[in-house]
Amino acid sequence: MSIATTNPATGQVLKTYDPMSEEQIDAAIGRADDAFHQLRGTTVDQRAGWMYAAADLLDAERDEIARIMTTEMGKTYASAKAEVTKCATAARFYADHAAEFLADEPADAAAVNAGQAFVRHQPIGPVLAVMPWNFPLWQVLRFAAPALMAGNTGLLKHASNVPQTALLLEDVFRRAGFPEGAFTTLLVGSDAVDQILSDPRVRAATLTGSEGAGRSIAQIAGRELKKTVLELGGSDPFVVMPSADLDRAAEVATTARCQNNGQSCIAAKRFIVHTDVFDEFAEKFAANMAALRVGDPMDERTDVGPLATERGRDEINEQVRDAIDRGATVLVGGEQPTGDGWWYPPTVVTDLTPEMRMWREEVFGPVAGLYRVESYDEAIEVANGTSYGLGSNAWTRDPEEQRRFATDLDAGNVFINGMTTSFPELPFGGVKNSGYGRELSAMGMREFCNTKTVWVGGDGGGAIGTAGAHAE
Ligand SMILES: O=CCCCC(=O)O
Repeated sequence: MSIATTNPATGQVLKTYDPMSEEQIDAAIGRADDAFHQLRGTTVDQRAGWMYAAADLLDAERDEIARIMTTEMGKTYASAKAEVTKCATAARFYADHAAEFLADEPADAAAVNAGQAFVRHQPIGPVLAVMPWNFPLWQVLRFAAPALMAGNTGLLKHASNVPQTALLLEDVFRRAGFPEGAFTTLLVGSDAVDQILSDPRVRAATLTGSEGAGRSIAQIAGRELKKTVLELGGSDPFVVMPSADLDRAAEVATTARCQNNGQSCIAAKRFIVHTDVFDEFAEKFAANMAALRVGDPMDERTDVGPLATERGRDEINEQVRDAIDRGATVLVGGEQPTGDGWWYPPTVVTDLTPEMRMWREEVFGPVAGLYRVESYDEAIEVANGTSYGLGSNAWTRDPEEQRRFATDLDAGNVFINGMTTSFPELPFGGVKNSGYGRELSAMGMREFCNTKTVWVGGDGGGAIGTAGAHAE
């Protein structure tokens, strides 16, 4: 895939970029390594100053950044602006909390026959970030903010269809004051990832993307013995039980499915509804989906814009056609429009069976699968009956069921009576084929730190580590 900005609303190619040469990549890794040595000599307060400045730039330039994101991948302008604001908030969160997250943690010295013992969190070096186009700023920022605050440097290989967003983030960090090379966008195709990750100066990798991309990065990283964090796909369940507030559940279900034009790893995709409330929920949900306004993503009244890529649009059309051919029922939508741009209408499909692609595959567009179940146990069986385990949602006002869902749903995130989303304060990641490792919170920052045990014998010397005192 060439590196280009192509407007998904029209299919028009607006700007193309030449991929970097091997020599240019090598030089960029060298700058990231130099910047790492520089950053190690800075204090958390210095880095926080730059991170606050980056947050201020994001706020000040929000509308223009959002316009570029919408032009590159079709998300609505309103949601693009919200994404920029969320990035500024997360940047400030890490600037506020890095000293606390990186502080030495005292251990029980006597229990380990030491005069002193503690745990120190130190940066490891340049980290490669392979990121997707769906939240083109947020996915990168949630890696970059904790990484830079810890004293690591970032090398970004962004999706080939969002080069302008990738370059502007590099520019924001540079203008905010971070040293040259602290955060670099590499304009490269995925064929360059092996060279980059094999370079001894690159210490680790984080990837948000498809299961296939995750396997490929993990293979290279395994060969090179490098740490990875993988956030892959999801086929999130949205379970509705008889005690649920059905109006609210149907409203949130619509947002949960169609957010970001249906292209989110944590979008609810499989709606698993107890038979006692199935018909009522299905009617309300289908009505909400049918009422969504599809159109120009720059228009503030639009709910659903185009799909980001032609291939992505064709894929969901094929998944829906496959279900229909095998006997599924379409309640709303289901017809791919003709004309320019990569559009697909909000769609609800029911009567799904295991041999259909929609039953077992992630559907990355505004298409909901509706499943009828007879009991709590069957709801759990269908919800967990997927190779993925990223987010999950359960709707019930019964406290006992709430407790059981929190334990029984096999996913990295469980949201009860709400929609799965991410917060800087909470860890984010998955289980099973949705990946491993966690982003965000203190955990996300420490994924790319050396958690160093320091043990000092009891025969003299002063205290060298104190809780809260050290933050490199
Ligand atoms: O594709 C993954 C989407 C993550 C969105 C979020 O963090 O809210």
